[in-house]
Amino acid sequence: MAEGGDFDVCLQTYQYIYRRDLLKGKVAFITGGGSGIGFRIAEVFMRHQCSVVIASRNLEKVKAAAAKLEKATGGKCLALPMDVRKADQILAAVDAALSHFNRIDILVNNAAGNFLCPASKLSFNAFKTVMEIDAHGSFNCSKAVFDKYMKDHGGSIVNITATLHHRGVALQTHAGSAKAAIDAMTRHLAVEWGQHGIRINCVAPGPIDDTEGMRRLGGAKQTGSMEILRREIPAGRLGTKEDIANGALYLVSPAGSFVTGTNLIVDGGHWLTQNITAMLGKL
Ligand SMILES: CC/C=C\C/C=C\C/C=C\C/C=C\C/C=C\C/C=C\C=C\C(=O)SCCNC(=O)CCNC(=O)[C@H](O)C(C)(C)COP(=O)(O)OP(=O)(O)OC[C@H]1O[C@@H](n2cnc3c(N)ncnc32)[C@H](O)[C@@H]1OP(=O)(O)O
Ligand SMILES: NC(=O)C1=CN([C@@H]2O[C@H](COP(=O)(O)OP(=O)(O)OC[C@H]3O[C@@H](n4cnc5c(N)ncnc54)[C@H](OP(=O)(O)O)[C@@H]3O)[C@@H](O)[C@H]2O)C=CC1
Repeated sequence: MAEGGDFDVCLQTYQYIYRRDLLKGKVAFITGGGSGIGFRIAEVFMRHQCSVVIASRNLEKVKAAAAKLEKATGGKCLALPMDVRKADQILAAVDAALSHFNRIDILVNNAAGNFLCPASKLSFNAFKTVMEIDAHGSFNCSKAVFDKYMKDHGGSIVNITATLHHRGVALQTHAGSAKAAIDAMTRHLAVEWGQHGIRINCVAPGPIDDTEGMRRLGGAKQTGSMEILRREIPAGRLGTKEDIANGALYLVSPAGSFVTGTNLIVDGGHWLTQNITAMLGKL
């Protein structure tokens, strides 16, 4: 595994719901596609015959991830360096993707930054950093792909948000605020860009097992918080990366062709019951 990479083994089995050539001929650009949820979205899209671009800061990591994805799926995956906080890098990556594949039908704004921190200890720069990665990054990538391709060809954009801001969660003011901004941006862009044949939606994951994001809650595991989380989820289990990838797949597929400006919550009903503020307050 490349240094810093946390992509896991590719799925040994995948339960196909849609036909296998669902995304044949399409190209998807996935930010932060070298690990966690983004990696699984790339894999599931490639298993449906989509060509994929994965882009993040750590080129060595995305290159290793791309090689692994190509081997597992037999599809095409291009790895590119890109920091979503840097406009010049976004524009260069979108240009490189278009030179390589000639099209970008799907954009998944998945890259994000997060950590646990009480608002009272959050520095101005810490809040700004998360807003820049999540909210500004999602807008800037959307705008670059719109200007350079989707404006004239249409397409589908999926923003990965979270359920944090639906009720409010301790230690997550920065992340919840950034995700709320993306949520609102999605509805505005759906209204403005519908005339270009572009649909734009969110997938909002609840707590997802076995990702860097959740591993950062290492202390929580020791205090039994994962079990508390599981008990709060009406579906009786933590979400998986496949759950989120399948949500994204639905939205970009013809099955989602009349869906735009929505926020698809994929959390087993967790946000309806969540009471993790007390749990996080103990960390
Ligand atoms: C991680 C939290 C997970 C779960 C949240 C909690 C509860 C879960 C349970 C239920 C909630 C209900 C539903 C939602 C379920 C789950 C969670 C939701 C969202 C999960 C999101 C993610 O997992 S996002 C992906 C996570 N992955 C990453 O963050 C990888 C990328 N991250 C980074 O690159 C860094 O962490 C970074 C974001 C800090 C950016 O790095 P860099 O550009 O190098 O910035 P720095 O210079 O290091 O820092 C900038 C300023 O930020 C301050 N900072 C950094 N780290 C911390 C910290 N740990 N605490 C406080 N402040 C921090 C730093 O000091 C800088 O500020 P200065 O003022 O000092 O300049
Ligand atoms: N895990 C969970 O339980 C939940 C996750 N989510 C959301 O799901 C998405 C994926 O999270 P998850 O898979 O857990 O996290 P990971 O940390 O595994 O993935 C985040 C990815 O974003 C990339 N990234 C971070 N900063 C930047 C940047 N400035 N520019 C470009 N790429 C960047 C990272 O790569 P690199 O370091 O190479 O840049 C990494 O591959 C995020 O939007 C997250 O908020 C939402 C709710 C719950």
